[in-house]
Amino acid sequence: MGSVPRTVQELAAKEEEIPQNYLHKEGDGGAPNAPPMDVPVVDIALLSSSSEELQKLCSALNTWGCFQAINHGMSPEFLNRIREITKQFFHLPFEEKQKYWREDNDIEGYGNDMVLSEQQKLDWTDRLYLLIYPEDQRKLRFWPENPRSFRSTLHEYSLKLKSISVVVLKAMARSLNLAENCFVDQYGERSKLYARFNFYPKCPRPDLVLGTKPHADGVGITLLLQDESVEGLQFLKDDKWYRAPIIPEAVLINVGDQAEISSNGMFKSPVHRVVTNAERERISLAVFYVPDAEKDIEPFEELIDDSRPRLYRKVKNYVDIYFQYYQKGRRPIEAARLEV
Ligand SMILES: O=C(O)CCC(=O)C(=O)O
Ligand SMILES: [Fe+2]
Repeated sequence: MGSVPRTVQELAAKEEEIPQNYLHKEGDGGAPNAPPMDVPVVDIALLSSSSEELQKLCSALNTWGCFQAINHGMSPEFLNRIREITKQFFHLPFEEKQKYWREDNDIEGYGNDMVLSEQQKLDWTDRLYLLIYPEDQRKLRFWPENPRSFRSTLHEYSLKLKSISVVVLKAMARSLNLAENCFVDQYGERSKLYARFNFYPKCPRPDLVLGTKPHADGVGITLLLQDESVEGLQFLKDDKWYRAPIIPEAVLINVGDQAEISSNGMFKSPVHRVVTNAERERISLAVFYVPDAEKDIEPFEELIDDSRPRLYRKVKNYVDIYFQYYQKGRRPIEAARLEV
């Protein structure tokens, strides 16, 4: 008997039958031909001077819950270097990647989908998950040294994304006529940034298997670098799935549950998923801005009035709530929703 594959990549290479726990019900798998979403493109460099651009940002986050950010100060060549180190890492032999294997009771490291409940369907993806800020909390033992430029390139990307997150969070505040620091202050100086490298091997049954099952991000905001040519990400709007188009030089930014809570529902944390592909593998890199777990997250007072009642209670350590609800197969943000 051969050994049991530990990663989806090994499973895919075996070309055997797909284990039951990856198979969704007929109709719940991917619909690769979903119509494209008309997701707005926002010029980050204009957010401080153009009220039109700010308005575009606000309406994008109020409808789709996401936008494509361009003019963010990172060159297309640099973004391609990020994609390249991602591909190089996942294409190393398993023994090499195993050095960074996620330990029990840790969320960081390299591994397959985390099993949080027995009835859970597994995602057709392998991941490398790393905390990148605060810098003094980095666990370098999980940071690949192969390819050689991995650590320095990720560090450079971290610096850029940290400042882009702050620019976006401030613009989000101004677009709601709030003091520009209200999101960053509520989320705290010890907010965290996590990087999640996703690798989706080719899958022989895209009709039944999902790369990432439907979820909303339990974070403040997410900054996603998509594969430069393979689509797969889809967003749910009014109960219909739409595919996210690729703009190679853009970073796709979406609202997470905690920004939906602090904006009292003005910004939507969108449900999204990733479909699989029989012909081509895909990579992506999601960076999550996660509020300090010690901070109270609640709707800003200025966004509550008679016409717009408070929609969410105060939450703390939302990521824990997130995992408890996720196990029950419910949307975690329901835990914070008030009856109105
Ligand atoms: O791979 C993608 O495009 C999206 C991944 C995602 O939704 C996530 O990591 O939370
Ligand atoms: Fe996500």
